[in-house]
Amino acid sequence: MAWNDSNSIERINRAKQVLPDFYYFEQFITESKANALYQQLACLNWQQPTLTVFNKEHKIPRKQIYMGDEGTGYRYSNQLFLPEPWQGSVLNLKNTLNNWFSTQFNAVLLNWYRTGEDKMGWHADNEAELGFSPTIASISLGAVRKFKIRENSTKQVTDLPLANGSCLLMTGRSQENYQHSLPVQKRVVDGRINLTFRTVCGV
Ligand SMILES: O=C(O)CCC(=O)C(=O)O
Ligand SMILES: [Fe+2]
Repeated sequence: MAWNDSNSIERINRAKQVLPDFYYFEQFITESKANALYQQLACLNWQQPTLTVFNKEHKIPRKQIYMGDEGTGYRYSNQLFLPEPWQGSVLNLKNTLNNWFSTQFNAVLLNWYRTGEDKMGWHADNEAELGFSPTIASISLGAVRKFKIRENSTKQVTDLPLANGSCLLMTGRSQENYQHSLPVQKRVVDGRINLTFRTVCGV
């Protein structure tokens, strides 16, 4: 992963380092572009798959779409997720990110949190398909939500509100040493769309 070539280093230097291996760009996309992108993406064909956890079936507490190049399918909770073809503005965003960070993102998971009741539990993005020390770029659109990062060894939790149009770059040992989650925030009534760009060695 060559995200740390000289151009990328200069860009990374403009980011706020939240924790080791977490870099935050508050306004990666301007507010008006972020709003327009949110409106476009809200019209896509969102899914709410059922996952089996400890022999119980649950609908995921949010909606999602997986997009990517051919051959970037991945297995999760005994299901095979195959990518949908790239939507135009998501493809543009992927190309921009790859230019910015010298990454080779080839897939993205979009999550739509319709209100503050939608959420994502604690996890690390450490699936085998992402390889060792993956770099992941997380773009947020819409309502500001609290992203939590918990260090595995100390259990210390850091709260990071993710702004409309922001980019959080998780790299290095971010998935090895930490877990992250997006808790319920009952007072949030507006929706949020998050896109996590990944480099997948497919199945
Ligand atoms: O919505 C977020 O900010 C987190 C999404 C996430 O952790 C993921 O897609 O793996
Ligand atoms: Fe994640």
